[in-house]
Amino acid sequence: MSPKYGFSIDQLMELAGLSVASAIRETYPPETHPRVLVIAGPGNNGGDGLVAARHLTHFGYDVSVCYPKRSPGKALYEGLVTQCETLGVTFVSADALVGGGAAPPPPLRETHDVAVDAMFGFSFAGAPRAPFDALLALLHQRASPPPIVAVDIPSGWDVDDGDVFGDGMRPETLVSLTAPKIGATAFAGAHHFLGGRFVPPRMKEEFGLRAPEYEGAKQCVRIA
Ligand SMILES: NC(=O)C1=CN([C@@H]2O[C@H](COP(=O)(O)OP(=O)(O)OC[C@H]3O[C@@H](n4cnc5c(N)ncnc54)[C@H](O)[C@@H]3O)[C@@H](O)[C@H]2O)[C@@H](O)CC1
Ligand SMILES: [K+]
Repeated sequence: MSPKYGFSIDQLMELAGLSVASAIRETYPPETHPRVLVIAGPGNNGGDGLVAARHLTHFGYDVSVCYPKRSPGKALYEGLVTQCETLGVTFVSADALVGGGAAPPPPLRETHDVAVDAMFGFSFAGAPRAPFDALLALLHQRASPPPIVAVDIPSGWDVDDGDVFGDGMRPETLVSLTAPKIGATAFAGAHHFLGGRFVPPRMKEEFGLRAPEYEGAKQCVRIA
């Protein structure tokens, strides 16, 4: 976010992904929700999802990742993929989820207990392009998906104007990173957490952030 405060993107992404995994552990324990699907987009929101996938595996979940638009040559992302592969995380294609073959895949809620939406964050713009249009449809409420945990902002929502199409997905949980985005005021799901615990007091003052205090060693704090 700000080199001025000395943080690298790798560090912030690690804290972001850890806070998403922590919020999932708090809300959907592995005893009741063992199978987690992470859908990762091409940018840093997707990177947060890859980090969360690694931590969730350490927390005892059976994690699958759909990461259809990779960034070849970007060491940060290649490293995150290798880390997940080494841990035994399963990578699935978009076709396997949305049905690119002869037989349609089973409904997502039959194969996964939680879906993590890490497709797009605050840099999303315009109509979603393939294959994310089909993946977003898979998470749409009319498809009766499993509980959705959105990273930073529900994908397809405008960072300021929220669900401008009025027909987007309806995540049950949102993990806002650093500070809730203006568009997130339209979020009406059951669980809203703040994550990405790194903000020094001086930065809070500079940006006028009025974030709630984290308790003890927790990596996320419930805000609704
Ligand atoms: N403090 C911060 O700023 C931090 C931000 N992080 C994450 O970074 C996110 C922002 O990351 P980025 O700026 O990389 O952007 P995003 O991850 O929001 O998305 C950008 C990517 O999506 C693609 N894209 C945009 N609109 C599209 C469309 N309509 N259809 C298909 N593809 C589209 C772009 O080509 C680009 O590859 C935040 O929301 C947050 O999740 C964290 O990783 C770490 C800390
Ligand atoms: K998202």
